[in-house]
Amino acid sequence: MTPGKKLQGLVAATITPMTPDGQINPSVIRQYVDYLVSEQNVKNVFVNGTTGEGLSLSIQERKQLAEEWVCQGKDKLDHVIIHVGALSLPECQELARHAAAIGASGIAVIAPFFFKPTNKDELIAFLQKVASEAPAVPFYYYHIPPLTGVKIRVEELLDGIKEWIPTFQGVKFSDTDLLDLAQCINKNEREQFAFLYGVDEQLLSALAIGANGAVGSTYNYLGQKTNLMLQAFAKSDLALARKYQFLTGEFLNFVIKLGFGVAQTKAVMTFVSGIPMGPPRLPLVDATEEFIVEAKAKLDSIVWPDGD
Ligand SMILES: CC(=O)N[C@@H]([C@@H](O)[C@H](O)[C@H](O)CO)[C@@H](O)CC(=O)C(=O)O
Repeated sequence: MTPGKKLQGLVAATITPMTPDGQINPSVIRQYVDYLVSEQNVKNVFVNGTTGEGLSLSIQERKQLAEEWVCQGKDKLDHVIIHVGALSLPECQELARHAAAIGASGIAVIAPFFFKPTNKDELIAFLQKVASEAPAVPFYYYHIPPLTGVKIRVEELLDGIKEWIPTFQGVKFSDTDLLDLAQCINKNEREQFAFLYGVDEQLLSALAIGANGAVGSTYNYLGQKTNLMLQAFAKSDLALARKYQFLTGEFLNFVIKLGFGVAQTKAVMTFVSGIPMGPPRLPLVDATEEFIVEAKAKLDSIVWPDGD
């Protein structure tokens, strides 16, 4: 891992591999890291988040996975960010201390979503109590209102946040409210925060308003194609960047109509990478055979601008 390097570019929201009987399967993480680096050119990971079913895992499982990702990522990955959010503050704090102790490059926290913070001050108070348990580790707020139901605008949250959380480093912004994201970027130019977008099918729009990178599930298997989109965007070749965005969008639009979530992501990653990701954990249920056949056929039918 590369300490001090700013987090930018693509970050794979990692899947949690499971055995057919539903236990976590850290034994394939070494192969998974090598696959991301060599086949997808993705060198940053976000562990135990939504795609990783972090909130469906026990604290012990989350620690074990975090340890494996940090260990296998050493000298191969640039950043291993561990999501330590949970409903209970002491659990978040325990996970934050653990992430610091094992040498994670950052921690991220989701808003608690059963008893929800109702305003910025309550949310900051919660985040601050977690961040202060890992005082030397960069801290990211994980904003995902479609799942948490916590709709406090990030623009508001960021106002003066460094006074409360000196380690504050950026936001994983998994929402479609690009006005909020744009205001965050515009008002915090001097802060050097990282703004990482989390709705993969509209990443190009977020790049246009200044996002530094992206965290998402599709970078596990479409990382290389999305990297080509980032390169085209960096060279101001908008026509080419759009082609990549339209094609990843075409795939996602297709699978979303079939019913697409973490279970289906696990199935797609399994057939693309050949690494067995296993079933999801209840209440999620396995993708159907029909989904797998149709999703594979769709992905195979796409002709990418690089000729692949
Ligand atoms: C709701 C959801 O799962 N969103 C994904 C996206 O990557 C999403 O899978 C993608 O945009 C396809 O819709 C990420 O924002 C989640 C994520 O980064 C995570 O697993 O922590």
